[in-house]
Amino acid sequence: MNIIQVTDYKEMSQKAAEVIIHKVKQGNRMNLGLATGGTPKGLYEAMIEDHQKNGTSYQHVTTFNLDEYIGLKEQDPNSYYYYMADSLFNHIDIPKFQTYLPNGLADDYNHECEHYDRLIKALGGIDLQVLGIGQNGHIGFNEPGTPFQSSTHIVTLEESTREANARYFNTLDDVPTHAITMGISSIMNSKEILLLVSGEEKADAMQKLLHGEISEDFPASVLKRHSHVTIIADQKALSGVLVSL
Ligand SMILES: O=P(O)(O)OC[C@H]1O[C@](O)(CO)[C@@H](O)[C@@H]1O
Repeated sequence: MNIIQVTDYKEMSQKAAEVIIHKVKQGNRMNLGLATGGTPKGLYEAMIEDHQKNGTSYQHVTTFNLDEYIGLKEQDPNSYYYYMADSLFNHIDIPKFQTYLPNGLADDYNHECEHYDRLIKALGGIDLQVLGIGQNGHIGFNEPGTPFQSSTHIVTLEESTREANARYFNTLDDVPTHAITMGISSIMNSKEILLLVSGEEKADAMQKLLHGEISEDFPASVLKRHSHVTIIADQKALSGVLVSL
C-alpha cells in the first residue's frame, strides 16, 4: 500500500481530487467508485471547484456508489442518493443515467444485490474506487465479521456505526438499521483503490490497518491483499503510526 502523508483534511481532499482529475482528464471511458460519509465531502468540493474553474468534463465517466441505507426515499436528505446529487452530481456535467447507487427501496433486495454486481461487471468493472474507513474498520458498510468473499449484500448496521452517523439525523432512532453495500470482493475487484483517512478518531483504525493482521474482524485489512492501493492520510489519522512509517 502506498501511503501519502498530508497535513490536514483540506490537503487530503485536494490530493485526492488531483488523483481523480488527472485520470478523468485522460478522457478514456472510466468507471469511478464513490463513497459517502464525512470523509469525501472535501474531495467532491475540490472536484466541483475544478470543474467550474477548469471545465474538467465528466461526460465519459460512470460512477458506482458503495452503499445506500435501506428504507430512505431518494428525496430524504440522509439518503446517499440525495447526498451524491447534492454534494457532487448536480454540480458537474456527468449525465444522470451514468450515476449508479444501490437501490435501498428495492422490492426484492436479493435481486437488487445481484443486479448491482452484474451491472458493475457488465460495464467493465471499477477503475478507481474511493473509500473511507469506519472507526471499526468498515469499508462501504461491510462491518467486522463480513466474509472477504462477500458480494453486494444487505447488512445490519453495528450500533457504533449508527451512532457515528447519527450526527446527520435528528435522533439515533432515525438512523436506519440496515443498508445495502457493495461486498468486500466487489470492492477488491476494483483495479485501483484510493483510501482517504482524516482525523484523530480514525487514528486507531489506521494503526490497526497498518500494523494489524489481515482479518475479517477488521474489514479494511483486506486491502493489504490488493496490488494497487493508495492511502491519503492526514497527520491526526497517522498520529499513532508516524514513528514507524
Ligand atoms: O467518512 P466517515 O463519515 O467517517 O464514514 C466512514 C465510512 O462510513 C460510511 O459512512 C459508511 O459506509 C462510509 O460512507 C464512509 O466511508
